[in-house]
Amino acid sequence: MKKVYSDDSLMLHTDFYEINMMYTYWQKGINKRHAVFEAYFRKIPFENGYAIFAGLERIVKFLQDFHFSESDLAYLQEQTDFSQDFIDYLAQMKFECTIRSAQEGDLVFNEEPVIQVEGPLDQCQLVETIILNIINYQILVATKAARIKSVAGNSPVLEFGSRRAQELDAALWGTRAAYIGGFDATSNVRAAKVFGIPASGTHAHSLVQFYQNDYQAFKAYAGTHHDCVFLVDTYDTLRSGVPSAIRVAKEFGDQINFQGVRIDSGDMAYISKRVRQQLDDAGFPNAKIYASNDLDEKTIQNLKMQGAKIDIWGVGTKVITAFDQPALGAVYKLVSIEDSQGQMVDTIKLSSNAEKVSTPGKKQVWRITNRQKNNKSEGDYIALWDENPLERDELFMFHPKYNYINKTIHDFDAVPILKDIFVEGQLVYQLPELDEIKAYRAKNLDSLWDEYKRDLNPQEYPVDLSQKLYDHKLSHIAKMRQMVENLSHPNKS
Ligand SMILES: Nc1ncnc2c1ncn2[C@@H]1O[C@H](COP(=O)(O)OP(=O)(O)OP(=O)(O)O)[C@@H](O)[C@H]1O
Ligand SMILES: O=P(O)(O)OC[C@H]1O[C@H](OP(=O)(O)OP(=O)(O)O)[C@H](O)[C@@H]1O
Ligand SMILES: O=C(O)c1cccnc1
Repeated sequence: MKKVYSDDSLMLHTDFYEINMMYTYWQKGINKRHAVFEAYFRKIPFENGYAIFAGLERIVKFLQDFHFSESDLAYLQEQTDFSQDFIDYLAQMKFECTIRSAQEGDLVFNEEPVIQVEGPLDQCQLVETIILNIINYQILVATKAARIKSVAGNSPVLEFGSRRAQELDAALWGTRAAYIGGFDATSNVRAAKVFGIPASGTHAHSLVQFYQNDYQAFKAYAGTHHDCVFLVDTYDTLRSGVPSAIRVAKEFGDQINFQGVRIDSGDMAYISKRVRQQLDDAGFPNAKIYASNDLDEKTIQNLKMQGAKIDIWGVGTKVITAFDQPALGAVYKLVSIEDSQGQMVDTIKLSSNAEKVSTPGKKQVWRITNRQKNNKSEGDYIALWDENPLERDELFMFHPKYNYINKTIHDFDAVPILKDIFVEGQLVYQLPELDEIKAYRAKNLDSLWDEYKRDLNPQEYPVDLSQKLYDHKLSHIAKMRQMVENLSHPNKS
């Protein structure tokens, strides 16, 4: 039988190739070379105009506990070819990196670093997989949730997705990301417990199926609960579901808080209008109509357009699985490395696909706001680390691909997006409360022009390179092309 080991650490939640590289670095004595990696995604998901950053808390919690466990070391020793000296080296490894990151609830955009990891080459390499694993999912869900909430407007949106999520971690952390993105409550009791998200729950069809009778089922529920939302579509919404809910609400009177009914099938525009009428006619104008059934921003918007009388939306599958775009595609690239002389050398990854060419050098992302235009965002300005746009009187911003699209801004503010989280292994960032993150996300959206916020065909938000960074990138492309040329013609003098 294959030996298995206890799952007591996340340190091996990494791709084997990261450890293979660490071994090479260690054998070659370059493992402590100072490196800078940056994580970014190339395309905003769901064709949205912005993405919502999420995932930092989980990254921080992992890094605070950065050490190889006994079982990690035993596994590597017993199941791999790495030398004992290397495993002893891993055993004493302590986290020494500096991490800079966007904050949860920040609006982030394509092509800009959202996390920067700086420190010993081997440690930077090791954490690649887990960082990407976390942000690639949480950014998607937070962004999808924001899209859904943006069409729901002031109506509450409840997260119902746990049963459909890609396993437990996705249900838990996806719920949190959906809450950051704008959802109001969750049906997942564990997420409610551990994150302090409001818990919310009605009941399922099984309760009604047990009694095989709407009235008996609602009566049983009302006899055991104060707050009551009855699921009315098990047999016939208009003929037995809603009439039974009304009958029970009247019979129980003040003994219960009749909050409303939930519909989960059928033509929800038509049915909700009829249900509203029935509730109003029965004297329950304040009873709310909940709706669920494969909802997302498109169906919600469409239902609203049809005048559906729905007050509260329950959304599961489409948000928790980021249904229409299951992968964000964030990547993690080496942008600068210490050479044998102790000098930092910027690096680039070339590609025949222009969009996949990385941008060399350690960078900061500056959010540029215009004081003359209500402090709304003018765009993001990616600059080399030693540049500070605040030292300038005016800022020239140009599209990195179509340079003729450009503007000069005079009265601007520039706010750095990458904030210090760990400095040389020490946590220097106070993780905000979840509700602070949610409020911060709302405030950030306020500073974005509506043109970038619409859910269909939004304007492209400017993400520009500074002139210096742009020139730096072009010179690196030329340099590496020359290197390729030299290697492909080794005998040419
Ligand atoms: N008036 C409407 N306009 C647009 N979409 C709607 C409307 N009413 C319901 N929908 C959506 O239509 C989709 C499918 O409904 P469908 O008819 O397949 O299922 P159903 O009638 O609910 O049956 P069941 O869930 O029992 O299989 C769901 O995503 C639902 O949210
Ligand atoms: O449709 P989603 O957005 O994914 O929301 C979650 C769904 O989960 C429940 O249905 P399910 O059929 O699992 O259980 P039920 O027997 O209570 O209807 C609920 O009634 C929703 O339809
Ligand atoms: O509380 C609900 O109504 C609920 C919870 C999970 C999934 N569907 C519905």
